[in-house]
Amino acid sequence: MRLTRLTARGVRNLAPLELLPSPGLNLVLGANGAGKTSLLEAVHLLAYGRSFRGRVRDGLIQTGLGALEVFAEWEEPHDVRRRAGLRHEGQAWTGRLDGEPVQQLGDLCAALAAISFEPGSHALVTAGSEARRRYLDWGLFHVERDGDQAFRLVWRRYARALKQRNALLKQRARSDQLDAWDAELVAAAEQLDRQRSAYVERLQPRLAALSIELVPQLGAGRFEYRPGWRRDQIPLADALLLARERDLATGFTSVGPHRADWRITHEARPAGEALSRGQAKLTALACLLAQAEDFSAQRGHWPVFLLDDLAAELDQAHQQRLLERLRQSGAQVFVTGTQAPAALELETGASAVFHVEHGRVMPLPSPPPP
Ligand SMILES: Nc1ncnc2c1ncn2[C@@H]1O[C@H](COP(=O)(O)OP(=O)(O)OP(=O)(O)O)[C@@H](O)[C@H]1O
Repeated sequence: MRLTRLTARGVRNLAPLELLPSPGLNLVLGANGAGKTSLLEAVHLLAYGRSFRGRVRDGLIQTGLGALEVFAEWEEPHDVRRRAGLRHEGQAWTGRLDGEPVQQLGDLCAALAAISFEPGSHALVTAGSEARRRYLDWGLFHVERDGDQAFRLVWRRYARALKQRNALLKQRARSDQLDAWDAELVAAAEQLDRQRSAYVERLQPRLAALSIELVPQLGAGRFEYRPGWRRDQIPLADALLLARERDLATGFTSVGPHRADWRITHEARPAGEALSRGQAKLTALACLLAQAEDFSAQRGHWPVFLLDDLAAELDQAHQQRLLERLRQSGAQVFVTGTQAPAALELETGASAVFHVEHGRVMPLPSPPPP
């Protein structure tokens, strides 16, 4: 998947922009505060419906403007050309995919596959569980083939049942009403959980190999998946019944796939020993690359990679290894930095360079081939 055109207006400090990226490595350079990360955020927004720097209402829309708009065109194998646009105004968003309005933001996000590695990425393995659930669901949303929307449908069915159950809990509804929604919740939950479990198992060998390569001192990494209830001891229907009194008191469903989580264990890391920040970063990178490899195995092409401030995130050897791997994969990559990462001099170099200054993004003449 390769972006061929990106336009954005109203994103942080960026002046209205039109970018024609290269299919290979795009280097985005500029001083601190110039707007480099904002450029990646614009792509990320289209691919995830959210920013990697918090909620849209926390400052993604340019001060003084009421709305932002991002539009992208991209190519997929077999000459498939697609386009998507997103507009955020106040609390509301509208989206278009291939010229048609979309009803669900998720449909838009499932179309464009981008993976971001940025200064906050270590949170995937160190912070709260929401990001880890989103990670699993990203994989499942994106490997659905056209015409097979099973995961999206199951996910929506579960989300709807959960919302209904929580509303009933808050009203302290009758048991028979809760019973009906428990049954609906369980039916969707079991499918959701089965798909997440299978996805994690499919990623295991890739994660093991990537973690040995990226953080050899820790040994092979392994996902330990937690479904959101003690599934090995009790069916979800019983867990919901057991939790009902507590849930009625809090007005919130305390067990189920919306509480799912995973963590990474490493062969050579004693249980309970925390990861350093650098190790957490590399472990998160191993997870993201495992996901990208799986995407490519299922879909036949790589997601777009957004690498924010790469030189500050990884040492030179890791930068070089990552860039070389992505180059070999044929992935389209965007790398930001105040200057070109040192690793690039040893590597094949960028295929396009953009300079960002006070929110203006300008292409620079292509560097000579190495
Ligand atoms: N809502 C907004 N409206 C206008 N400007 C904003 C808004 N939010 C942030 N900015 C400004 O946008 C600029 C761009 O920030 P961004 O993080 O994209 O820069 P950067 O080039 O990645 O910088 P660094 O190298 O320091 O990471 C900052 O100067 C910031 O103050």
